[in-house]
Amino acid sequence: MHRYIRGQYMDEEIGRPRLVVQTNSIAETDKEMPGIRKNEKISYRTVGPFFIIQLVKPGNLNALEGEDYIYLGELLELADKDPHVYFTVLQSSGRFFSSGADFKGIAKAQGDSSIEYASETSKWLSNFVARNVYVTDAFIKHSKVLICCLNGPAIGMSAALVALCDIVYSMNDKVYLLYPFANLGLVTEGGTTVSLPLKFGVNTAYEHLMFNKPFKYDTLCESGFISKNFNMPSASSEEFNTTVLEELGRKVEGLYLPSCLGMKKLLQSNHIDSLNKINSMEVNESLKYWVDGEPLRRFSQLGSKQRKHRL
Ligand SMILES: CCC/C=C/C(=O)SCCNC(=O)CCNC(=O)[C@H](O)C(C)(C)COP(=O)([O-])OP(=O)([O-])OC[C@H]1O[C@@H](n2cnc3c(N)ncnc32)[C@H](O)[C@@H]1OP(=O)([O-])[O-]
Repeated sequence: MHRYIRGQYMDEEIGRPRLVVQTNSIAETDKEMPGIRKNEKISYRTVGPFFIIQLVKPGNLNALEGEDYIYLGELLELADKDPHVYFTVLQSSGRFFSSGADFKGIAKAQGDSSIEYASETSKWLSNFVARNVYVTDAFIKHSKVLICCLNGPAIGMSAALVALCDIVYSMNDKVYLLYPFANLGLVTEGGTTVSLPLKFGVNTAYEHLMFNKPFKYDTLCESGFISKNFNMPSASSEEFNTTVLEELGRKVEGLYLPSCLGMKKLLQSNHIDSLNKINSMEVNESLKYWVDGEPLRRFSQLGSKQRKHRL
């Protein structure tokens, strides 16, 4: 059990502070977590009650392959199991939070002749359905408070995961979320069939999904999707991440942190059933599109810059 007393996180199990936390800077431990592999695109660490997951591949705008999404799910499980963790914080790097599914990874899954699948259905069950359903489920059922630090835009599956977070902070007013399913021959995924109408209203969700229109900063603010804009237009993403973490450190001072988890559980109970149901419906609906091949054709056009999203 973790309690914040006189500027220190007291670990009640060991009867002394586990980390020293000062008001303006947070001491860090790079805790070695057993049983989890490393991933060059995603790092993680714990800082006091915060489990921090960071996307660290700004070169391709933090696009993620299927295995990376699985890794995100595994990290969430790790945070879930750690009794010292109360908040799971998602951070990124560079100018985008994440540009979504990596089109090179999708081409790889299609072209991989080392695995023989019994059918196209079997191939996409493995390369799409199982992965998507797993990571979405990990976000839906996560027991710690999920905080997303949006340093820039998020697209596709990554933007779907952002919409499953409990608190979203933005670095500036240039952030947007794009769910380009109609442009890619896909349907809603990652729980967006429920999360977007819930957070933006049904008709606004329709307008943006049907016409492949980004949710820009104004809409994100008006709807209350963004809890706070840190308004750091000329800062780096690292400066933004540090500032958010310092502010979070101050915000949790004096709180009885198990109350936060109790409230998360109650708030989560409002929508968890519909999210669980839609997670399965979404991937089953999407499967026919993958088997038919339209998403592949369109992802390949995206990769060769023959297709663009309207932003
Ligand atoms: C899980 C299955 C279901 C999937 C659901 C989804 O997530 S659907 C959503 C799927 N996602 C999308 O539909 C988004 C696709 N991306 C875009 O539409 C545009 O890149 C942009 C609007 C994000 C930024 O435009 P901009 O003019 O500001 O920048 P730029 O274009 O010059 O990019 C800079 C570099 O990053 C690279 N790179 C970027 N994204 C990806 C990617 N996803 N993959 C790989 N690489 C990517 C890009 O190739 C370039 O590398 P290069 O050539 O320098 O070696």
